[in-house]
Amino acid sequence: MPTNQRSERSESRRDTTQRDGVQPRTKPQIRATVRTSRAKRSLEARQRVRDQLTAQLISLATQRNAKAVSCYLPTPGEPDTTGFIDWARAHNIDVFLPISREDRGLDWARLGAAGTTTGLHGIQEPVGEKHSGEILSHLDLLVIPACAVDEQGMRLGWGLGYYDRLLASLNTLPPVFAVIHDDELLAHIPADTHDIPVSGVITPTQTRLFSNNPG
Ligand SMILES: Nc1nc2c(c(=O)[nH]1)N(C=O)[C@@H](CNc1ccc(C(=O)N[C@@H](CCC(=O)O)C(=O)O)cc1)CN2
Ligand SMILES: Nc1ncnc2c1ncn2[C@@H]1O[C@H](COP(=O)(O)OP(=O)(O)OP(=O)(O)O)[C@@H](O)[C@H]1O
Repeated sequence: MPTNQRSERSESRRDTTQRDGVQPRTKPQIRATVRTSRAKRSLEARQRVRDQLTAQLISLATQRNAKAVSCYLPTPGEPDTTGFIDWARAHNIDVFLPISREDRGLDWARLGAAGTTTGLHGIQEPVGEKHSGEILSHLDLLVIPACAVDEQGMRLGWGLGYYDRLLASLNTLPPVFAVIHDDELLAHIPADTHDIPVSGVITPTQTRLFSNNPG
């Protein structure tokens, strides 16, 4: 085998063993990679992730003595927060969930006896009294979805700007934790000036607080 071929093969083997795989560069490339890897997860793997995340989130909420939190109801590919939401409700912790508006703003309602209904993006949303985003300023902990997070705490979403706008609009920002799978914690995500770093990240195996953020 010519030398150049051998070196190409060893290069590609090294890339696939790196934690981020072949490091994607642009936001759309990262979103495409994560979308594909989420779609490949088996039901068993999703259930394992849910159980691990439940433990991480219970531990975080307990340490912070949280009485009211925001969270999200997952799409089939997203890290599953339903175990935590069930636990929170059983422990009388108020759980506020997002309601998507056409103008890419978010309203919020407390999850209660009225349950949920299918919203704008096919996501389950709470039925009940709607509040503006400002209600989140009064909560103890914000648990938010993400596509990926980097080692500096920069968060990437799905490109619609819902959470970027929300976080920018709050006068007081409680600790914000993004929930992702382990392989979605990347070395670097390109940041725009409107991107606001999160306080921490939760994966099935770790809860990490970023040092640049008091959270
Ligand atoms: N569960 C959940 N609720 C949420 C959000 C979210 O990201 N997840 N949002 C956050 O802004 C807002 C709604 N915005 C949305 C953003 C992206 C997609 C979407 O279709 N995303 C992916 C698929 C996600 C996946 O594979 O895990 C896509 O673009 O294909 C839907 C709604 C409010 N509620
Ligand atoms: N504070 C803001 N005010 C108005 N528009 C914003 C703000 N922040 C972001 N946007 C707009 O939202 C769009 C998506 O931004 P970006 O690609 O950073 O999304 P994202 O991190 O995937 O979003 P999110 O998770 O919030 O949905 C961009 O067009 C951006 O200009």
